Amino acid sequence: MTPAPTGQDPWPHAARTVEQHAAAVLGLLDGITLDARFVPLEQAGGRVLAEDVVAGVQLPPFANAQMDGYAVRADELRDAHDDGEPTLPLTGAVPAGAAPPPLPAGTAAPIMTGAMIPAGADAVVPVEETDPARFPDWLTDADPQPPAGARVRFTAGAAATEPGRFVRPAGSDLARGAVALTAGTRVTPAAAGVLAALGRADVAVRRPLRVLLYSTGSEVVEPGLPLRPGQIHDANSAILRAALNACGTEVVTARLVADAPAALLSALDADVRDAAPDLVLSSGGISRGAFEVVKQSLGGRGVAFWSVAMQPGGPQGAGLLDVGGSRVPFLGFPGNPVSTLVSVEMFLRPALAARFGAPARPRFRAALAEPVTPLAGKQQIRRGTLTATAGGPVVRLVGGPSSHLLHAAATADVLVHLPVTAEPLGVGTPVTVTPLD
Ligand SMILES: Nc1nc2c(c(=O)[nH]1)N[C@H]1C(S)=C(S)[C@@H](COP(=O)(O)OP(=O)(O)OC[C@H]3O[C@@H](n4cnc5c(N)ncnc54)[C@H](O)[C@@H]3O)O[C@H]1N2
Ligand code: MOO
Repeated sequence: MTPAPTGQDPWPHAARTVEQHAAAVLGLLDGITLDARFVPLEQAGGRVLAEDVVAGVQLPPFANAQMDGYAVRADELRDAHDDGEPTLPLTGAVPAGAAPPPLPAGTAAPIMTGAMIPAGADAVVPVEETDPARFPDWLTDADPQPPAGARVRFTAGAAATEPGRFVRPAGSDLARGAVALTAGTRVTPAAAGVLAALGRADVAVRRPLRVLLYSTGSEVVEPGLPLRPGQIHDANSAILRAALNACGTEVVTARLVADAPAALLSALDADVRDAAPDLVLSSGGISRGAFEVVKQSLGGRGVAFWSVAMQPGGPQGAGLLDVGGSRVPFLGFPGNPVSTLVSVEMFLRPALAARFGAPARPRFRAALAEPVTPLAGKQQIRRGTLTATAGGPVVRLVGGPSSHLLHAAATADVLVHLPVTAEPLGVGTPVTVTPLD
């Protein structure tokens, strides 16, 4: 093991505000370019579009029925209502998927939801507004043709004869030639559906950001392996993997690194060469102990260490890491699991959202359910649960402020941003919250 630096700390922590560090993290990602590539639609979910998607067809592509019922000419039916409950003779049924012939004047065609409106028809009367309020049995025949003299009785009165009623016009969702989705948009479930509806089998997306992940500490052991006294299981890799996954990035390599600077440096040289990461992320080894592996090995390689005015997550490392002549953006999060979690949410996720289309978290105000005394000089980020009330959202803190309280954090659904003040905050004081997953 490389001996710890003695005497003055060669890599002292300079002070930064939360906003200053967030801006610096954002700046670190500036030089990263994610190339575009075509992927099959089924692999596009969560990716970010690299093209403006222009609608090659209108949506819906043709006017179609919004209800199971009868396609009619609205004016005809309205006129027929002068004589009480009118009846109209039936023509052949229109199932979804068929291209029907024009509707003969003075008739009604049984039509199913999604089926093309026959030329001439301009309204659909739901089957519930007819007598009997269900389709006749002959409709389920192999070739459903109305028996001679078959008619349908309309029971809902003239109000049910508006032209356009229960017709979904062609192009009412999206016009042909319109930009349906712009480059930079994340492919959400709805966006994937639009791409499919437009007939796109593949689409140009940005490749995911490649992340190299190190959990450091000689006490840290992979889950699944037994623990010797003094050891703990690695929670941070799981936290970071889950968060990175939700942000649409790809963890290219992840490893545990003991408190041995030489081991970290040789792993780094090999991993940067082999996995070509866009970003290196570590947890642990950055504070003021005697065995701070990240600080000791990367302090001379372009990484600076900061004391950010935030709790938890105060100690932070950041910089352009010099590995074999190339410069790779690096973030060193503190080892305490809640500090790692809060660091992701406060610094990494907002930067990934701003630069690479990761899902951003909203921030809004909620009233404190209990009194709390924040910290002077530091932004304290607590964990809480949110309840909707008639008077607006109310937040109750879970667990204490300490950064080892991971289980309590897992029961929370919001981060609570307390103001920087030593003044006690009373019940009902509005504070900013960020929803978690
Ligand atoms: N004298 C001082 N000591 C500490 C200070 C300080 O300002 N002066 N800051 C404290 C704060 S705040 C934090 S946060 C931690 C950050 O320390 P490190 O980033 O160096 O992290 P470690 O010392 O390696 O670990 C801290 C804590 O977290 C546990 N840990 C580490 N990795 C994992 C992991 N992958 N999974 C689960 N738990 C992990 C580790 O065992 C320690 O308990 O420093 C304070 N000290
Ligand atoms: O910043 Mo440390 O993360 O408070 O425990």
